[in-house]
Amino acid sequence: MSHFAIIGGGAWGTALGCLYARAGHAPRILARDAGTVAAINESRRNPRYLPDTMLPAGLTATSDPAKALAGARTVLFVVPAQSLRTVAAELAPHIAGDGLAILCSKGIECETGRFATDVLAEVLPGRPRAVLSGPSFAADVARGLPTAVTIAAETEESADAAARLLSTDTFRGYATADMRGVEAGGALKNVLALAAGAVAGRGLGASAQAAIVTRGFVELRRLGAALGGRPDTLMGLSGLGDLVLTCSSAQSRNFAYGMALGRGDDRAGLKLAEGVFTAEIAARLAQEHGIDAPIIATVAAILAGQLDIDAAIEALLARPLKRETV
Ligand SMILES: NC(=O)C1=CN([C@@H]2O[C@H](COP(=O)(O)OP(=O)(O)OC[C@H]3O[C@@H](n4cnc5c(N)ncnc54)[C@H](O)[C@@H]3O)[C@@H](O)[C@H]2O)C=CC1
Ligand SMILES: O=C(CO)COP(=O)(O)O
Repeated sequence: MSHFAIIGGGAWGTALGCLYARAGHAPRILARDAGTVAAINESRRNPRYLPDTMLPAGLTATSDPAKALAGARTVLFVVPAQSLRTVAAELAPHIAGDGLAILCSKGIECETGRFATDVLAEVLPGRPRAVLSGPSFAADVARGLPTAVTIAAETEESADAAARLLSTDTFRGYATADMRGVEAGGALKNVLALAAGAVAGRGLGASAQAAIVTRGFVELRRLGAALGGRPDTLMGLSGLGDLVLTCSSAQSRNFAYGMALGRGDDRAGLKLAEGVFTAEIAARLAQEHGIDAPIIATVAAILAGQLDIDAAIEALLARPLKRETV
């Protein structure tokens, strides 16, 4: 068993910590918040981010990067995508030259339009990289419920090895060498979950919900492929799978954020919704690649305050009729 360092003591980092503690990997969480570190070590709880889970004994936390990363051959990055560059750059001196950097966050860097694995390549040159993405709510994984995800790495052989390393009795990793497809699926589904949540929050009905998810999936596949993902990857767990999960449950923070948008509720204080940060850059990338992505563009315009929900729905319905292309 190898020692895993988990960068980020939020819901997902803690859930992965539970998973790998039960599998015997002695995971150590690096969390910036001293209260979270103390609660994990002393009370076996993470009250702020994963309040309902009793954490297994093998999971420890620290706010000291050197301690978290000492002897770690496997480093899971689980901070919000917009913080990844800063966090990984700060930790670079502590990460072994051959340490495997595994991206577990879902997003695209707003400022640069760079995918998160490219950010890791820039700030951690030479380290092997992998991506873990797919339908997996932190609360489910923390409870040990059955979960399947996609594990991507640079070659098929390294993806197979990473999938073996990251799979457990309850957590099944399917391997692929298509890192771009896997991270595109994970990032773009968040934007579409906002749209699905907004439709639900506005009370537009189950038929509209199905329409937005289906046409949203067309956009995810088109844009994901234009950005370099393989079409079949986007049909898999990290595309369709995660879209289905997050567009159908208020357990998804992106869906919940969309519901608040649709209802016109105050959104201050809501939990992290990565789609809010990804929407504008996704819309811009679609435009740059000549991809028709009206739902993604609409979400970006609503978030930017350029369009209200009712005008957005009217505009989507008023688009010229066309043949169905999928
Ligand atoms: N929660 C879930 O079910 C899943 C989340 N993810 C992804 O994992 C990533 C993290 O999500 P969660 O852990 O759920 O979020 P969270 O909001 O529960 O926790 C975020 C963690 O990152 C830390 N953090 C934030 N900004 C930071 C910074 N600048 N420097 C250092 N640490 C910082 C926070 O202190 C917190 O510990 C996101 O990209 C999300 O899309 C992926 C799969 C499942
Ligand atoms: O990515 C997730 C599950 O696969 C979590 O979704 P939310 O970030 O919308 O909660």
